[in-house]
Amino acid sequence: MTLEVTHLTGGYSQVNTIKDLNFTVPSGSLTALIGLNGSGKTTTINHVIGLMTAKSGTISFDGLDSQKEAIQYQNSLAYIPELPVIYDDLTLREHIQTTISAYHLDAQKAEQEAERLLTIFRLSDKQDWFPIDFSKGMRQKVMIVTAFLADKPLLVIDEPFIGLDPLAVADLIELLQEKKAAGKTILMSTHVIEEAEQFVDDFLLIDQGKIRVQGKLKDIFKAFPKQKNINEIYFRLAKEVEHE
Ligand SMILES: Nc1ncnc2c1ncn2[C@@H]1O[C@H](COP(=O)(O)OP(=O)(O)OP(=O)(O)O)[C@@H](O)[C@H]1O
Repeated sequence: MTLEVTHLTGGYSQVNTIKDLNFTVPSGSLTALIGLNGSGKTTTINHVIGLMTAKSGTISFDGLDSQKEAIQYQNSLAYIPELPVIYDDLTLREHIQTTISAYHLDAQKAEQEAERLLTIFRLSDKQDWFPIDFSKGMRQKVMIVTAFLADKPLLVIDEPFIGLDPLAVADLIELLQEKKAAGKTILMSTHVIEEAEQFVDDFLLIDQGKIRVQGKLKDIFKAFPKQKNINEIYFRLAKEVEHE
């Protein structure tokens, strides 16, 4: 089940924010969108989840066209947004229950899986809490747990590590590896790059809406031979923007 993005161009107004993006994410692998703030990572993700319509180009998953077969396409994916979207009037337990009924999951199996995920993220004793008492990291964990619970073949994740403590970062990395091993297709944007190397199959360095380099971290370093680390590469990209 492959995600295929072909000649994708799009944006918010007349201006094209992302330009002629081409990439594929095969089943059982994870592609990470990286790049400076404002480079176009979230915009790309918004097109992939169907929140924005492409000006040109196509997006498909497992042969389903994101426009022509929008309902089936969207039924194949689960999305974790950059900013958690949770319901103030629902407890954590009710968030889980809502996910189970919204996705028509097998209740017994899903409750067991929810228990496992909540234990991993150290939330199992907080199931009767309301969001007003959640920390930023806890809100993020609720989004992660509910998205993973939905158990869709395509996972689209916009910078999941923000606000997570180092234990939760390690737990999430382990879960992402588990999902890859289970054959899921994963597209993720992130600013966590050094740690990402251990579970990312393909990096897409986005620069001003275009793919600047695609490959392993070593391919990115090869493209910037004078820069010693990823920070230096980002400084160089920022300087190029200033000089344009
Ligand atoms: N709702 C919007 N309306 C108009 N322009 C937008 C909107 N959201 C983002 N943009 C613009 O689109 C460009 C790409 O933004 P995008 O959010 O895709 O960047 P990003 O790579 O995800 O950045 P970050 O690392 O800060 O999350 C930026 O120039 C930004 O100003």
